[in-house]
Amino acid sequence: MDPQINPAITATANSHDGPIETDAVIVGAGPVGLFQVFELGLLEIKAHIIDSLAYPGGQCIELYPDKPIYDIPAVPVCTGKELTDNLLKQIEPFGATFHLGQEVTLVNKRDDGRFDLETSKGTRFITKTIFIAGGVGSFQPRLLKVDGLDQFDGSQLHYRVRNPSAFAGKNLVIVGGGDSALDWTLNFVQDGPNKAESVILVHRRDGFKAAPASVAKMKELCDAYEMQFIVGQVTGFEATEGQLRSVKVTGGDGVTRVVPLDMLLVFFGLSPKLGPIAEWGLNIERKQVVVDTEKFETNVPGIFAVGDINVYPGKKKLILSGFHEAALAAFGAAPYIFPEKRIHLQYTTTSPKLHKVLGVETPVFD
Ligand SMILES: Cc1cc2nc3c(=O)[nH]c(=O)nc-3n(C[C@H](O)[C@H](O)[C@H](O)COP(=O)(O)OP(=O)(O)OC[C@H]3O[C@@H](n4cnc5c(N)ncnc54)[C@H](O)[C@@H]3O)c2cc1C
Repeated sequence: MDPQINPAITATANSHDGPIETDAVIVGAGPVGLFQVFELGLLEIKAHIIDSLAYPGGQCIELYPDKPIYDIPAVPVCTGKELTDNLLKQIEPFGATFHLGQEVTLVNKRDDGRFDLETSKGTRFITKTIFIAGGVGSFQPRLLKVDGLDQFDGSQLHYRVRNPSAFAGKNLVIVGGGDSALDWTLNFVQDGPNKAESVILVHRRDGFKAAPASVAKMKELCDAYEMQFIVGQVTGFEATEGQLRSVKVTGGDGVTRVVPLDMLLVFFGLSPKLGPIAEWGLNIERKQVVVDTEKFETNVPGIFAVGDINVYPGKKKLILSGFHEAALAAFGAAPYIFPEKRIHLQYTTTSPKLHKVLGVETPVFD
């Protein structure tokens, strides 16, 4: 997504002479970081938002731009891209400043209670509050570890699907058992513009992490001989004239089969690397940031963590959970920004000032 053509992205600052002084910095422009802009905006708090990717949307854009999402309230269905576009439209009135293509590397507490924050491109901030919406962290796919196979990375070996039509009419081997593996398997098997010549799904066991409905559909297609599923692991490959011709798949019984292919797609998920966030003095549990369930604040007062990056009892990794957390984190942060002012939960939606920002009439209720 080009920031130049998206009106919601008001500026993309990559470097700055001195530190930018602000009330709020959001680390991560995934769906939850974007909605954090909205919730802060309702409280008249302007935010700077930083992402290591060159575009907003997080997993929704990076991993599944075309996959349907069914569990956003009042939106029966939308794709990852549509959700991102709508969030950008929704936050447009609040004029957040985007700093894309740069990772937040350093966070230090200052003597005056604020934070120094620095990015990989040298952009510096002094901020009263920080909202970590870093999701699963850096987007490094887990690799298929077979000696020599990496020479085909980007040509015949793919860990992401950027252009589905490139796989149409090809013989595909898809490896993995999660949502990405199953979603793409169904996409390439079923009739449509991306239909492949043949699809073989390889997974190390007969149980799947993917949605049960997708697994049931995949088994139905196997029964109809429209695709094949093999239980096993890729243990080797054959190549001639610089082309990957087949993979060797070893089953639980120790038998190795040679499976011919044009393209190999591997979906082992992302390595959950917190990266620099792990170094900021926050309580971390199982590579996630520990927060309370009232304000979603970390052990460092003034630093909040929302969305997939946090952990608390009963946590569900859903976009919806992150939206809820962003709303409460904004209210939790307000006292750091307006120590004199009491913020009421009702304050935001009835404020004529807010209606002015949104460009709507203040409603009159009888
Ligand atoms: C295949 C798939 C299908 C899914 N389907 C659904 C669904 O149907 N419904 C649903 O509710 N959920 C679904 N999810 C889960 C959903 O996508 C996540 O819950 C959601 O993306 C979390 O949003 P987030 O903003 O917390 O994190 P993310 O979307 O992960 O975004 C985090 C952002 O932070 C950035 N970042 C990380 N560290 C730094 C740093 N140090 N500096 C700067 N930037 C940083 C990353 O680049 C990223 O852009 C699905 C997930 C997958 C993988």
